[in-house]
Amino acid sequence: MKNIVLIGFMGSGKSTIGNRLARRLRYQFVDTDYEIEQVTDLTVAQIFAKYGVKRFRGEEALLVSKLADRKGLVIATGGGLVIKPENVEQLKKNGILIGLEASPETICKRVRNKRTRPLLARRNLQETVERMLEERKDAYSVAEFTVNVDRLAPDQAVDIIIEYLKRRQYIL
Ligand SMILES: Nc1ncnc2c1ncn2[C@@H]1O[C@H](COP(=O)(O)OP(=O)(O)OP(=O)(O)O)[C@@H](O)[C@H]1O
Ligand SMILES: O=C(O)C1=C[C@@H](O)[C@@H](O)[C@H](O)C1
Ligand SMILES: [Mg+2]
Repeated sequence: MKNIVLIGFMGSGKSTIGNRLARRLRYQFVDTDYEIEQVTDLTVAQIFAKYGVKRFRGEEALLVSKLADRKGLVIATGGGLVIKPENVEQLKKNGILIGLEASPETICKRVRNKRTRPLLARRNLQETVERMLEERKDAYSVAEFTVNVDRLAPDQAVDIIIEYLKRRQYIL
């Protein structure tokens, strides 16, 4: 029972799809942003505002080191977690990395009414998203299988991921 680790940009659907995937597989669901909020008793936005991005990345790395040895989890990662190669290395030990990919237009639509993502709290959302996607292209390319979710409902994305996991015999 390897962990299924969802990676991708903010708004690509990691939390939504991860939650549903975990239910379908009867795996435990872990959302790294949510876990960090529980452990620190602060919201992600508060951590950024009070302590800065470095501290948040530190919390992510600490959590990854705890999750890496576990099994049978669906892990929805924070959008920037795979920027650190050490995190990727650790998650790969017991995990299958699945990428969720979406166009800047889709991402902008899906993050627009959320004020919880400090890195997107800039004036020109589309420009910021495009720049960050370009900067992170290599970080997201570590996924062994990537689903483009532009035209998929969450459950359709779940079906495609399950089909892949079965085909590779990661699940029965
Ligand atoms: N396939 C989809 N079709 C339509 N809406 C979607 C789809 N997937 C997610 N959404 C919606 O888009 C928004 C962002 O999704 P979600 O929070 O799951 O993304 P995320 O990748 O976890 O983002 P973050 O990295 O910021 O945590 C949510 O409002 C969700 O309901
Ligand atoms: O892409 C990112 O760097 C982030 C994504 C979110 O999931 C949060 O982890 C946080 O807002 C940072
Ligand atoms: Mg999320």
